[in-house]
Amino acid sequence: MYLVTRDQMQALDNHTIHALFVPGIVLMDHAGKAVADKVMEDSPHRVVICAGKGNNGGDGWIAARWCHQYGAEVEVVTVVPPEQLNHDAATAAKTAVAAGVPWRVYSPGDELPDADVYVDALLGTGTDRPLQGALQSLAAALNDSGRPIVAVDIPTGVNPNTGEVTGDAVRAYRTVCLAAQKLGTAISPGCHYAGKVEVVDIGIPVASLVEKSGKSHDMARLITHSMVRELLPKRLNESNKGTYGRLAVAVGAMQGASVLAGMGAARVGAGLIALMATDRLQVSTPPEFVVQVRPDGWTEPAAARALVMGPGLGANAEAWRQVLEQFKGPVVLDADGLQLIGSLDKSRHSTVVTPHPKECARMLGWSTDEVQAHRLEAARQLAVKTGAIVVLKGFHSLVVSPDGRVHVNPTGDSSLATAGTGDVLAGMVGGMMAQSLDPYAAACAAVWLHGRAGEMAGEQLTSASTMASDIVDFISRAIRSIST
Ligand SMILES: NC(=O)C1=CN([C@@H]2O[C@H](COP(=O)(O)OP(=O)(O)OC[C@H]3O[C@@H](n4cnc5c(N)ncnc54)[C@H](OP(=O)(O)O)[C@@H]3O)[C@@H](O)[C@H]2O)[C@@H](O)CC1
Ligand SMILES: [K+]
Repeated sequence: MYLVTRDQMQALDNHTIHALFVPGIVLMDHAGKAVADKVMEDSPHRVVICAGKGNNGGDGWIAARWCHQYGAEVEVVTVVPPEQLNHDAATAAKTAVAAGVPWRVYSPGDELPDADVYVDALLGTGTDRPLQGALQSLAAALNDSGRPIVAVDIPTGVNPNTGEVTGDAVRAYRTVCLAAQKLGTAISPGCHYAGKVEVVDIGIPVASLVEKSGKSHDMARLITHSMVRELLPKRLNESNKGTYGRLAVAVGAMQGASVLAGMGAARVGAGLIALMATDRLQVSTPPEFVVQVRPDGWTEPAAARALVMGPGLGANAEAWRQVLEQFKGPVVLDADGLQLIGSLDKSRHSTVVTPHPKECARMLGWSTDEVQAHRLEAARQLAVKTGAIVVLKGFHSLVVSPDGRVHVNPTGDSSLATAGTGDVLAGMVGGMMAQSLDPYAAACAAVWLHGRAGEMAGEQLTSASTMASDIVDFISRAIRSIST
């Protein structure tokens, strides 16, 4: 599913209006009605719609007219009087006023009239600077109201292109996105302000326009279960363990982490897991794993289609540099393995790195807070700097390639916030690559399944009790959930 930026949405709007001859006010009427339909689902008695000066405000005025028509008690709180609005927004307000919708102009510090639900139609994709004055005051009043807020297109104050929030922003429990989901509602922190996101059809044929434009590769996307179903390697009756590939996992000081990575790989279908160890393993290992111990250390890689290096490696990561340099297949680098990134030949290796925000910060020379405030920019910069596909972990993980592709993963919750889950993920990516999946696709499929397995484990065990080994156990259920 496409996630669109401001410019991309404006191009789609313009094409629909000027080349497909659908008037802007018609699109706005569809938008406002769709918002009203969503708002009325909870049967509110009184609805207050906060409207800005642009087309997002226009959507709000239309929604007000429809809520009024549906029998709700409605009032519009506007930052500019209707006579100062332009174009379609002016028409929208005129229809609402003519229908009998009461309105008032808001000044900073005014009290917000009471409501069962508020609608945030202050700013949409036109947002280009932090909130000030009346908008800032209204956003604060909405957040302080304690009542549910439905945002139109994007919560006011959230950057539509990046999800960044500089200063104040409206905290909605639900966001009705018009025609397509805005990228900023999918990426943290914006996704926390958006709440539940629903996309409504307002008559802009987004998918076909994007495909016809030949620019679909430029568009960011949400990873969906149907995408993952398509990507999952097919299991053939006529096959053997070699068909699904051998994955090598480097075993360091914390052996359990490497075993978790191997189990993640096995559960996504890798044919054989080979653990490259330097000591006898002190942790229990599935009997299916091949454990090769070389007490003098590894100087060359084990025979394998893909390699995972990092989980549990510990301080002695340097000892593995030579192995990495000699390995010719795709590699996953995680945790302490990330410091070996400089050994990879960008022209020879397909690499996926899976840093958490702190590791990403260290690699970029940023603070962790900076990474979390600018997640998309951080992931993009790291991808360019390393030449690797970056999986930036955290709520709504990002998958970003050096050539600019972006996927956002919607699965996963607090069940994953426990030791070892990152090791499982690194193994799952490696397990997919061992099955010859393209590394970018492997990263997308693995993060989605990992998040889904976490959610399912949390549902059954509670998120507090879920451990990384439970995530491993629930991978099969996550796979089954998309294959039926
Ligand atoms: N036909 C269409 O295209 C359709 C569009 N649709 C709807 O239109 C929305 C986009 O509308 P839009 O482009 O008018 O922008 P919008 O977000 O309303 O902002 C308005 C103006 O506010 C200003 N401003 C910006 N930041 C500010 C700030 N921090 N604080 C104060 N002011 C600020 C800035 O103007 P400036 O002050 O810079 O002159 C900006 O131009 C879209 O999200 C969707 O809801 C749908 O109806 C479908 C059909
Ligand atoms: K809005």
